[in-house]
Amino acid sequence: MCGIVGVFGHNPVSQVIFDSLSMLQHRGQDAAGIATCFDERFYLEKGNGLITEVFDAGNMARLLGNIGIGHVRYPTAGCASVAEAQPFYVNSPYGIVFAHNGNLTNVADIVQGLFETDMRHLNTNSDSEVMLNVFAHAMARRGAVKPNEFDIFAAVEEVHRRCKGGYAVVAMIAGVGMVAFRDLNGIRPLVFGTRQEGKTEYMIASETVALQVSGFKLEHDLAPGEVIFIDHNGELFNHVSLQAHEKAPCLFEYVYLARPDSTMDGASVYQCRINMGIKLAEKIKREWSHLPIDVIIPIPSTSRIAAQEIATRLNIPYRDAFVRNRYVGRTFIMPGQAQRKQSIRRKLNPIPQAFQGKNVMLVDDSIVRGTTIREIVAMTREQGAKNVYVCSAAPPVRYPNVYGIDMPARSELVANGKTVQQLAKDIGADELIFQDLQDLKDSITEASPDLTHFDSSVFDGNYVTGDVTEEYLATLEKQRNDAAKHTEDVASHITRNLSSRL
Ligand SMILES: O=P(O)(O)OC[C@H]1O[C@H](OP(=O)(O)OP(=O)(O)O)[C@H](O)[C@@H]1O
Ligand SMILES: NC(=O)CC[C@H](N)C(=O)O
Ligand SMILES: [Mg+2]
Repeated sequence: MCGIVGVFGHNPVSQVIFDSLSMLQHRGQDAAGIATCFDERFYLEKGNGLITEVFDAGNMARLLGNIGIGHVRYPTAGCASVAEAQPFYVNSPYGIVFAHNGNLTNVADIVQGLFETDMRHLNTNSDSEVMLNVFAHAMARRGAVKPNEFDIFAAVEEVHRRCKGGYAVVAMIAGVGMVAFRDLNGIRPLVFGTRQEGKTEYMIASETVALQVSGFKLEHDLAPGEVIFIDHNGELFNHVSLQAHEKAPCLFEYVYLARPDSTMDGASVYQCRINMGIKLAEKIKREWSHLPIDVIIPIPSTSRIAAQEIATRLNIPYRDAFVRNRYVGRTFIMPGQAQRKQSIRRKLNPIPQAFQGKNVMLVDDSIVRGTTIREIVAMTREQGAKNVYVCSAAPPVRYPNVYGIDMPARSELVANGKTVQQLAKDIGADELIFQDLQDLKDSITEASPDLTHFDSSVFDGNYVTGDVTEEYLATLEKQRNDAAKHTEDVASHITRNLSSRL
């Protein structure tokens, strides 16, 4: 769940892209990059860190041009080396820069063909670099000196044929224009907006908040398999792939990933989270009527909206009793378990009075590795709570994600193989309750009635692309469990040094 943005403007765009990336920072904290195009030359700045660490007045001034793309990264493939920061660049054909949110599930099958048949070079283990090369090869095969919309659409059709998984992409082709497309199931989000600055300017981004900050108006969410092409004159073309399936966006975007002030595929994320609160409150009334709950306390930040609604529905006081340190980022998307665990106490600090002698109900949006909830339950007890009840606005996460959220190892998911009672014991709670999956889906459908299909794989193991095998999941778990990632990151120091010379 990286954040991506592309802007086709009529004035310099680097600041607009930076502003949009600042609204998408919650989607990736590890690396950031911007590429612009001026006079058929690309200008690229990228590095590890938050956008405020990567960009300064000096390098922003070097990003010339009225068209550009940007990326904030949360790795789901390869390693955390700066060599895998995006946008990626290839110089042939034309010169293409590429930014990707998502994850491919058939990289191993594609790579061999890329080397042996397409004779393309890969310099990293990033799946995004693989997809860029598939796109570049497809463009080269068209053989057009000045490609038009039909060449672009045909090349993206080939990407859709070869690349399986979840993806949203923005790319720029030097002297040709900007291209954006979404995977065939619409798993990862992508929106398209316009603004009038004398002439029409265009933005494509992961979330509507990125449009809003610079005054762009949402035109539409890209459909599954849709490609948008804006040529160098600013003429707009679009096409929906004949291979496209019914839209099935990732449920976890609504639970945690997206900002609440975004609208995704017609559903206000804020309204979805309120609906989750309403439905969970109903379940609590049905199943926990005997519990003497004194106070409802959210685990900041994402759970707040659902928690407030639960408190209102149950008529129990709501207290913001964990103070969030605003200088610590999201912990779930931090790269290693040690770092995630360490950050929780720095990030969330309790106000003792709110807990002493109380029967406390804690609310989180989701429980994934259990890092947060374990620590928070322990802190709640340390503050002298009488009983600790825990509720989660999402069902238990029991299956790995393969479409762009870094939860690749089943063994690292705290709910894996446990009943709710076992899990309650494991996290130290007196009672534990989860949202039902159907209620979660209904929470989104009620906010946008056309949305009835979802990728719910992390909750039920049904992978919407239909091609995810047990064998693939076993290989993924071996390659990307926390220990394996750590080893790869250490090894990548070599790449890091090399990349600073490239
Ligand atoms: O079970 P875990 O593996 O700990 O993951 C789940 C937790 O991680 C997320 O919080 P995070 O701190 O990332 O972001 P937030 O501030 O948006 O809630 C999420 O909101 C849960 O609190
Ligand atoms: N979270 C994402 O969207 C990651 C994009 C890509 N797979 C990477 O690892 O860079
Ligand atoms: Mg949280």
